[in-house]
Amino acid sequence: MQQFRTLISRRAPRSLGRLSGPGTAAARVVPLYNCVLASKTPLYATSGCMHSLMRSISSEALSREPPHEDLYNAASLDTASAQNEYVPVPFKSYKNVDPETMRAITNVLKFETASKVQDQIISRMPIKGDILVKAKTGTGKTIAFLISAIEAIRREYAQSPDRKRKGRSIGCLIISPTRELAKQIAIEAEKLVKFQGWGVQQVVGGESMNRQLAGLSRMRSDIVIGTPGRVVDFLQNQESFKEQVAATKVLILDEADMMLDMGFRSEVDKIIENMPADRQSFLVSATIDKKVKALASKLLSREVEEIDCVGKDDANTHANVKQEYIQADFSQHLPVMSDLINSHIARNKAEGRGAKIVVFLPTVKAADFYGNVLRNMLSKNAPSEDMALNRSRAPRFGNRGRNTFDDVVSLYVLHGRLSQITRTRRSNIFRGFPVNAGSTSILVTTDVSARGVDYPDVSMVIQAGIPSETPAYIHRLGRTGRAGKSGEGVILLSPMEMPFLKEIKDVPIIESEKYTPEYIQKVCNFETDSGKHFASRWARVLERLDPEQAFAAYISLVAFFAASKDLIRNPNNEMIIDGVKDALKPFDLPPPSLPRGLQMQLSSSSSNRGGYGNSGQRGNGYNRSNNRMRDEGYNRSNISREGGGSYQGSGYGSRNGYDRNNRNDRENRGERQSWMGRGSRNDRGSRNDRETQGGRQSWMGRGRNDRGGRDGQNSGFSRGGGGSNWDGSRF
Ligand SMILES: Nc1ncnc2c1ncn2[C@@H]1O[C@H](COP(=O)(O)OP(=O)(O)OP(=O)(O)O)[C@@H](O)[C@H]1O
Repeated sequence: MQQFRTLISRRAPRSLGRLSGPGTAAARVVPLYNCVLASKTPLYATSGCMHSLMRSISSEALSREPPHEDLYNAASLDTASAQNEYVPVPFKSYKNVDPETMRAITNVLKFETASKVQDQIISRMPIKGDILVKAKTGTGKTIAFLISAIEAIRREYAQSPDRKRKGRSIGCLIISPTRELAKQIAIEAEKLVKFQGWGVQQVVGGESMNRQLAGLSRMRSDIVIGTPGRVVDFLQNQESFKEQVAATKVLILDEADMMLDMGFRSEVDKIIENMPADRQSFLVSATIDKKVKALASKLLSREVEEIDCVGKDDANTHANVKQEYIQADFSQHLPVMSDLINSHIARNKAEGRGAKIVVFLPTVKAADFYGNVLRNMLSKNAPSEDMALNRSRAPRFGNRGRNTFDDVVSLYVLHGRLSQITRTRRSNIFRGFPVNAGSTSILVTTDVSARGVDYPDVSMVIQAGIPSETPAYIHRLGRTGRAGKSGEGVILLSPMEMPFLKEIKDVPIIESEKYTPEYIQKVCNFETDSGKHFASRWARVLERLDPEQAFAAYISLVAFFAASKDLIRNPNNEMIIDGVKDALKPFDLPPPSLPRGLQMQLSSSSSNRGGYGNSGQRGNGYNRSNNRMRDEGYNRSNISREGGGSYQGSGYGSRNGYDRNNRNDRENRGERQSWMGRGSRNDRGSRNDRETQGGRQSWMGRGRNDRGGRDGQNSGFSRGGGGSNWDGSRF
């Protein structure tokens, strides 16, 4: 890897404020490509942000302003890969950025130095061809592509001044996969064009079409940010918009791979068809996979330049974000999550900081359900969502000094099935939530929040289960450790999901030392330090439990795994059902009947029997006794379960083994209250287990869940409506 050299003094950072701000002394450094900063210690990892890194740069060095080439040889470097993203190039040193844009960068955004991706793009301006940009999460890609787009639009306007007129044309069209991201880009764009006097319009789903159309026809539309569905809707139904797009010369597809994963391929194709051939196109993401390259070959028809700021030998995640995985059964996910959150709050509090946590769930229904349960577990008075939202506007957060269970915990659920008003409101509140000691804010969400969304100061990301696609692991994790800050990332994997570790073998993830099977068992039995608090709150959770919501979450998980087999080495359908079946065990609820549509989906793909379906998986997986993933895979033989039961000898495919363990668990636990159920009620669960054991029929036939209707399709979770109502939505 080519290394460039910087002049850096080791002065202690004075401020822990923004990434860069007024008065910052920045070195004159012009590194290109894979630049590495000089520092024995990872400066921003300890100080907490890039701003402090900037402040550590000698003002003497700045005043000398040596030419770029000299800087390459000016000092010796250490490899501190995490710092690579924050190459301190003062914005003012770029002569190819328009003065009005520069004014916005320094006065409105108050950025002084460019990140690596920004440096890469600005250094190439004016960019004439198409580009494919890959850079790590949270490193300022949005500003990078906006600056370049603004320059392209300016050149365009210089040639045809008429194009600037209101309602006439669109300077640049930016497509984003989600509404939250579109809005965020719009906010950044408005700041950047403040002194140009330009207009930024949104063509985003879930909001008034008339207002958006009025904006497009009556105001300037120099930058238009849209989501694929609404843009295509306008293209098909609004002739004036179609004409505007037909003359738009700059197209940016942000998070292109997510757009494809969300099924927007045909929308993207339609948008491209409606744009002129001589447009300039940008494809931007932190991960560029084969699908995106295929799209790129169609989209980027002209001269294409690939800007890869990650580098072949570098992990795609940040070194300043610690990554761990925990193996836990579905039945243990909630206790483990609560314990993880509680420990994180306590740790941050000891350091005088609050906690801001994002919890990812695989489906919308699971996010709703887990969000409710976690709210009851973690909030002292478990306010409703709206009470929590109102309270979060109050000036004071938290009760400093008390134990974490007395802290204010505000928890919001966010996914694509909420109304746009609610989505925007919750997302704005979470974004603005201050990270004061004693205050905790938690966002329980789906992969709708995995990409691009910038929530400042997120201190921890918990992934409760695998994501909807492999790259989403990196994007989810990327909600923390942004802009040079540090963070923590934990993924909970059920045994069935463990093969996912092979999908992410290039990231530096280790097995958690703390959450051993024994410790997890203690957590589940309320035997940890915080156990007594959990015990009393767990009673509240059970009291307030909405079984319909629980069943819907369960069914959505089955549907999710049925659709995501390829990420976990293709378990067969029985394995999926078996793998998820314990999810409702802590609530004393048996697995519900699966809706007919889902059953049909499962049976139609039942020929797909991967290696996981066979017993005798040991030796093919990951060895938990080792703290590292091993290529050979996963050895379950040394996992002990509660009551001395063990998976040993049962092979993953064996229902018998599983149920035997369940019975043992029950006997050993007796009436003791724990996450895993309570005495007699538990027996109901066991009956269900037996039914399940007896054959697939029990999943489809009458169970406790048929009370909602005759039709197994709707039973258990669709009270009123007919037709197929199962919902495995991932976003
Ligand atoms: N040069 C800069 N100086 C200071 N802060 C910056 C700079 N560039 C971007 N930021 C800030 O860093 C944060 C992350 O930026 P941004 O959201 O553009 O990252 P990204 O690379 O697009 O991330 P993702 O891959 O998650 O989409 C934002 O809060 C942004 O305002």
